[in-house]
Amino acid sequence: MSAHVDFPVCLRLAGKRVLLVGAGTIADERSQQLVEAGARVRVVAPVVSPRIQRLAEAGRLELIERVWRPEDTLEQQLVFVATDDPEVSRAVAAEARARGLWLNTADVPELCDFTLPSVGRRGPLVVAVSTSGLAPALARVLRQQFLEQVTPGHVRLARLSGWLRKRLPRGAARMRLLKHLVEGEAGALLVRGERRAAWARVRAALETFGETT
Ligand SMILES: C[C@@]1(CC(=O)O)C2=NC(=C\c3[nH]c(c(CCC(=O)O)c3CC(=O)O)Cc3[nH]c(c(CC(=O)O)c3CCC(=O)O)/C=C3\N/C(=C\2)[C@@H](CCC(=O)O)[C@]3(C)CC(=O)O)/[C@H]1CCC(=O)O
Ligand SMILES: NC(=O)c1ccc[n+]([C@@H]2O[C@H](COP(=O)([O-])OP(=O)(O)OC[C@H]3O[C@@H](n4cnc5c(N)ncnc54)[C@H](O)[C@@H]3O)[C@@H](O)[C@H]2O)c1
Repeated sequence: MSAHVDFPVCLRLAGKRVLLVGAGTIADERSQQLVEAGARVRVVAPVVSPRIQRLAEAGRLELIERVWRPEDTLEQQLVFVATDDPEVSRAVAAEARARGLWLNTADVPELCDFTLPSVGRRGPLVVAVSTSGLAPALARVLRQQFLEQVTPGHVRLARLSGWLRKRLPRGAARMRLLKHLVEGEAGALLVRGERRAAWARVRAALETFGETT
């Protein structure tokens, strides 16, 4: 796996049909993350964790309580496998591949079309660490360390940037302003929590923006 050069992406899964094979410890966490991402999740497994059972009862995912069958893969767009049997991973992977679907499996890295990084969130800010499959435990430790660097001020800065991006017309002037906001004094003040002073600079920059567009 270390020989692979991975290509990280952030998937938008809202409304996407996602198959999850297995409903034990690992699948439990996955199911919650997928539901939160807005995916239309189908779980197939004979033994089901209490959380997945609850999500199914609340109508937040579809639960099929039996072993996986090839037809479960029909009309799915993305596949996760988290069972305690690598043979199941191989069978699901073969079916997924035949259908051109992307697959992640928790137990056989060489079958993965994509792997999962360790993820931490502060509002809209996401820290994700991959070790190219070498050291998942290290990914978790580094993710925790990186997340500690992300302050409420960074979240404010990201939200302000998002707000400005919606309101200002695209183009070189907007790019300059947003880079200046994040890299310059206004950003530093906002990160330190000095909101008034930060706003004064943002307002000044906005006045100049009007002149330069
Ligand atoms: C990051 C994280 C994301 C997540 O799962 O959400 C994740 N594993 C996490 C934790 C973790 N996993 C394992 C341990 C015990 C220590 C150890 O064994 O090393 C710990 C540590 C712990 O639990 O603290 C065991 C393990 N993991 C894999 C195998 C199979 C194998 O290697 O053969 C085995 C052996 C199973 C066995 O022996 O039975 C495989 C994969 N695990 C990956 C991701 C992908 C590569 C990610 C990367 O490139 O870094 C990949 C390739 C496939 C995939 O799952 O996508 C999540 C941290 C979540 C968090 O941040 O809290
Ligand atoms: N990727 C990771 O981060 C990571 C971490 C730890 C362990 N693992 C590996 O992940 C795998 C899953 O671990 P777990 O703790 O969730 O296991 P678990 O025993 O808690 O759950 C296994 C699940 O698979 C289901 N299952 C078994 N055969 C099935 C079939 N034919 N069709 C559908 N479902 C089936 C069971 O009903 C159960 O719901 C293990 O192989 C483990 O070694 C991966």
